[in-house]
Amino acid sequence: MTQDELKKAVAKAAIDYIAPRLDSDSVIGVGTGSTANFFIDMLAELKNEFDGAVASSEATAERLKSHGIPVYDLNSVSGLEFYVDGADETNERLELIKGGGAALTREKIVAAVAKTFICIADDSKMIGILGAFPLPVEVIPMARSHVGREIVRLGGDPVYREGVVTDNGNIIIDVHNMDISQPIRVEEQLNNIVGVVTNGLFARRRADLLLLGTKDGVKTISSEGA
Ligand SMILES: O=C(CO)[C@H](O)[C@H](O)COP(=O)(O)O
Repeated sequence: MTQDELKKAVAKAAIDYIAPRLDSDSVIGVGTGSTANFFIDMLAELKNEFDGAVASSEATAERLKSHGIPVYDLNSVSGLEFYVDGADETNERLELIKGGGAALTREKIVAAVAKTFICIADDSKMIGILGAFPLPVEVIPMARSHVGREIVRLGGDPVYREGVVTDNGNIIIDVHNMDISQPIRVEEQLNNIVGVVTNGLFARRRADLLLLGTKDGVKTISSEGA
């Protein structure tokens, strides 16, 4: 199976999971990236069975709207039953690295609001210790050098992501070679640097459910007990 086939399979599994749990008032949080895009395209077929969506990026909002799915401002909804999104890495505890598409801050906000965060990923994303994928950090532009120096102090190698401006008007620094054996600690240390908006570690708010695409089918892993 190709990686795209695995992504489609987990997108379909997410649709199958949420479909019987939706009603006409449901608003769904929707993530960003190629796996999330497969989910959005399939969600279009269900559009008469829920109210609308909150998007984690401008790109996702555009794609949802192109299918005729209403997109709401997060401040105008009373809650989100589900948030469905991909990841750049996951471990077995369903702690994630996200932000390869630079949408990490809005993704983290939408995930924080949702009752159930469903992560959809192919099994190339499953890893023992997070950090092979460089950890994205969203930074206020004027703090770029300061944040870079502080990241070095914490043991990471900061690399400025050239040419990328986030939907919030900020920059991304990707942190290479960081020891992320204690994800909650690293998430907090990076967020404590002045000038950091947030970082792409989803450890405090990890996924509740992981639908992992493998060549033997989609595995469902719950954070309960993990
Ligand atoms: O965090 C993200 C975007 O900021 C994506 O979820 C992550 O990059 C995975 O993308 P893809 O589904 O294309 O592999």
